Amino acid sequence: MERLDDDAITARLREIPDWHREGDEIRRTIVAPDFRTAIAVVNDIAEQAEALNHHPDIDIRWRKLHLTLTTHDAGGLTQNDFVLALRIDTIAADHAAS
Ligand SMILES: C[C@H](O)[C@H](O)[C@H]1CNC2=NC(N)=NC(=O)C2=N1
Repeated sequence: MERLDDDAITARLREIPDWHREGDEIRRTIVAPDFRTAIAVVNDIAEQAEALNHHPDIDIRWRKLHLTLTTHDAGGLTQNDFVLALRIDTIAADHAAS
């Protein structure tokens, strides 16, 4: 999987406004109504991560999830990061998490 250049990254970020770029990573926070829902979100993310063979870093803090995406094998951002980011946004919406 090829690393994306800055223009491609900027263009793709417009599709996922809840995410922001930090160097070779994109990040977002999800706030769930409660801890159990946060864990349900994590489990749903795990399912999609396995399906894509692409895995986020997840920092679980009570009902806040801090998510980081990058493509370790490519040493930067690739299309896989944006595919998974979109699926994560859908999962957050499904759980009425913001
Ligand atoms: C061997 C396996 O395909 C790789 O290690 C996969 C697994 N999940 C991954 N997840 C992420 N975020 N980046 C990778 O480069 C990656 N590579």
